[in-house]
Amino acid sequence: MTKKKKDEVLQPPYQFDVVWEELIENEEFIKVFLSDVLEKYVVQQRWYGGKSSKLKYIELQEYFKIQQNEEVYYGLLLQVNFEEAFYQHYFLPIAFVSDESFAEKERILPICMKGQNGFIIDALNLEAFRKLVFERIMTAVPNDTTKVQYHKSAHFKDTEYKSSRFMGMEQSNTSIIINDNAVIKFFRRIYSDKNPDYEMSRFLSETKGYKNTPAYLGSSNVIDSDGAYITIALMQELVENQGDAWSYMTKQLNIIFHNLEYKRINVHDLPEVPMFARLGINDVPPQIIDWAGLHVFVMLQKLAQRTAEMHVALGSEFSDTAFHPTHYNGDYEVWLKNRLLYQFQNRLNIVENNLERLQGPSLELAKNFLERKNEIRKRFVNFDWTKFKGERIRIHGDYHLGQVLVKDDDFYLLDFEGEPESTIRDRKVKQPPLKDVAGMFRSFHYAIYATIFNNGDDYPHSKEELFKAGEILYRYFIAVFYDSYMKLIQENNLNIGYKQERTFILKYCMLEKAVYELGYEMNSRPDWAVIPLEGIMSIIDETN
Ligand SMILES: Nc1ncnc2c1ncn2[C@@H]1O[C@H](COP(=O)(O)OP(=O)(O)O)[C@@H](O)[C@H]1O
Ligand SMILES: O=P(O)(O)O[C@H]1O[C@H](CO)[C@@H](O[C@H]2O[C@H](CO)[C@@H](O)[C@H](O)[C@H]2O)[C@H](O)[C@H]1O
Repeated sequence: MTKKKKDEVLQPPYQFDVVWEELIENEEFIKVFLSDVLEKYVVQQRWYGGKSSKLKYIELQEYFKIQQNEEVYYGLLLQVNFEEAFYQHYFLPIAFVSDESFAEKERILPICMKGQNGFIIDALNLEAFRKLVFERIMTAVPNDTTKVQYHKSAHFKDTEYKSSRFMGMEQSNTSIIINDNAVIKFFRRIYSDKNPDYEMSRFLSETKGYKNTPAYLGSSNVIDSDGAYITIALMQELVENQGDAWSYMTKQLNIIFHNLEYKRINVHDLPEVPMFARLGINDVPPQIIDWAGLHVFVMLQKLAQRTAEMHVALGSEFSDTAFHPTHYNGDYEVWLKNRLLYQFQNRLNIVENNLERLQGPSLELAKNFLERKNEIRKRFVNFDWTKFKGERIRIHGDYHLGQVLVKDDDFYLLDFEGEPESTIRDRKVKQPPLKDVAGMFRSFHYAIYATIFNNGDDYPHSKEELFKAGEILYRYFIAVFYDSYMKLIQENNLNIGYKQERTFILKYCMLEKAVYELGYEMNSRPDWAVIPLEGIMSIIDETN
C-alpha cells in the first residue's frame, strides 16, 4: 500500500525511465499519480460518491493487470479517505495512449516513459480495452482460478466483437453497450465482496431461469490480497425498451388527473377502499375504472406478477446458503432495530439542521415530524420477531419504479445492487419480501405526488382535491397490486406470514423506506422532501 507524501513531488511534464508494463511498480509515479493527479480527477467524475465529504488522501489499495496477449491495462482499486474518518473504494482501469488526437477531454495525466510521450486515460474510453474485456469473457474458461477471473454464462451467444459505445444514462457506475445487444456495467464504487447485482443477476437468470431481468451473460471478479472477491464488471443482455416504469406511471397519472376534468368527476363522490385491501380488477368499482381506465390496473397486475415471480425464484433455493430462506430470529431483530434507529436519528439531525431549506407545507410537515419523533421511534422499536411465522429471503432491496424497464406491456427488473446507503454486508441480509413490495408502494405514492407537484397548475382542481383523489387512487393501486402479488405467492407456497403479520411488515417497511427517502431527498432534492414527509405522517396517522 502506498501512502501519499506531500514532499518532493515531481512537476509536469512527468518523465519516468520505465516502460508502461513496469510503471505501476515505480514509487515516484504512484506518489505523483495519487496525490497530484487523482485527487483532482476523481472528485470531478460522475461516479464519485464522496462529493458531500472532504477528501483527505487517496491510497492505492491494490492493482492488477487486465491483459490479453501483449496488450496490458491496469485495474486500480483506490481507497479514498475522507476528513470525516471514513473511506470508500473505487475501481479505475487505466490505459496509456500515445496518439495526440485521442480522448483529449478524458486524459488523466500527460506522461513520458523512456522517451515515449503520451497520456494516461480511463481505459473505458478506449475501444481496444472494451473489446479485450468482452473477449476475455467470451473466451473464459470454467473454474478460472487466476487473480482476475472472467466468467461466461450459457446465455452468452456472440462469437465476435463488433462495436461498443457508452450507454450514456444517468447512473452511478459506467455501462458500455457491446454489439448493440449486450451491456457491460463496470462497477465504480466497489466493496470487498461479490457485488449483489452480480450475485442476484447470475442467480435469477442462470440458476432459476427467471425471464424478467436482463439475461446474465458474464462477469469479471478480482481476488484481492485478502482472498475476497471483488466484482468489477457485470455483462447482461441489452433489453430494448420503451423507458422505465417511473416515466410510464407518471405519464399515466397525468392523463388520470386530467380525466377528473374531462370526465367531470366529483372527487368527493369517488368510492374509497381501505389501505391494504385486496381487489381483483373486477372488484374495482366502475367509477374508479371509468376515471383511471382499465389499462393501468392491468399493468399493475403484471408488475405484481413479475415481482412475485422474482420472490418465488429468490425463495426457492435450498442448496446455496446465500439464498436459502430463513426464519426471523433475535439476531435479525437486534440488527434491524440498530440499523433503523441509527437511520432515524440521522434523519432527525438532517431535518433539524436544514429546516431553513424547507417552506410551506414541507416546513409544516417537517415540524410535525420532529414533534412526533418519539411516536415514530416507537414504531421502529415495536418489532417482535417471536410473533412472525413467515420467512425472510434475499430481496431486490432498492425496489422502485425507476428500477423497472417497460417493454411491450411487460416489465424487466434491474439493478439488484441494494440500497446505496447500506453496507455491502447489510445488503445481503435476508429480509421480508414485503420490503420490496413496500418500496414499490412508496414509489406509487411518489409518482402520484410528483405528478400533482409537477403539473398541478394544468388541472382546474384545487390541490386539496387533487391530494384527496390521489390518496384514493393510491389505495386502489395498492389493492390491485397486492391481490395479484399474494395470489401468486400463495400458489407457489412462499411463506411470507399470516394476514396481520403481513400488514404489520408492510407498514413497518413503508415507514422505514419513507424515513430513508427523507434523507435521500434532503441531500439531493430538498423540494421533494415533502413527498416522504407526507408519506411518514400518513403512515403514522393511518388507522386501517
Ligand atoms: N440490460 C439493460 N438493458 C437496457 N437498459 C439498461 C440495462 N441495464 C441498465 N439499463 C439502463 O441504464 C440505467 C442505469 O442502469 P443501472 O443498472 O441502474 O445503473 P447504476 O447501477 O449505475 O445506477 C437503467 O435505469 C436503464 O435505463
Ligand atoms: O439511484 P437509485 O435508483 O439506486 O435510488 C436512489 O435514487 C432514487 C431516485 O432516483 C430514489 O427513489 C425515490 O425517488 C423515486 C422517484 O424519483 C421514487 O420512485 C422512489 O420510490 C423513491 O424512493 C431512491 O430512494 C434512492 O435510493
